[in-house]
Amino acid sequence: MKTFEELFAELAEKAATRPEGSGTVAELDRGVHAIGKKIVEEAAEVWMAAEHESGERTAEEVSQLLYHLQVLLLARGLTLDDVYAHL
Ligand SMILES: N=c1c2ncn([C@@H]3O[C@H](COP(=O)(O)OP(=O)(O)OP(=O)(O)O)[C@@H](O)[C@H]3O)c2ncn1[C@@H]1O[C@H](COP(=O)(O)O)[C@@H](O)[C@H]1O
Repeated sequence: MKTFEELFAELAEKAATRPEGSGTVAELDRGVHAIGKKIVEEAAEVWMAAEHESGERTAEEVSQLLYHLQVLLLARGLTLDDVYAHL
């Protein structure tokens, strides 16, 4: 288990060090357009899970959406504080 902030720190480290086999590095290399499409896909999966599946499945899909949102922030050179400034 990890927190939202811990995941972002982990992904930022992956982006900086580019370890072999990292899905995050591969996704960053695909670029903002591809990451954006993934976010839309994951958002739809969140919606479908919330409407038709269990709470656990919904939470799992939300976690995946949050992951891809964090990857998009990194692709744009943004930090969590940039987002928190608007909350
Ligand atoms: N939390 C996640 C996470 N959530 C979702 N995903 C990826 O996002 C995709 C979503 O899964 P789906 O089953 O919906 O997608 P899919 O259509 O079956 O898969 P694709 O064909 O799209 O790859 C998968 O490719 C997952 O690998 C994640 N990939 C990585 N993490 C965490 O990110 C950290 C760094 O990971 P690496 O960069 O791979 O080392 C680790 O702590 C991981 O646990």
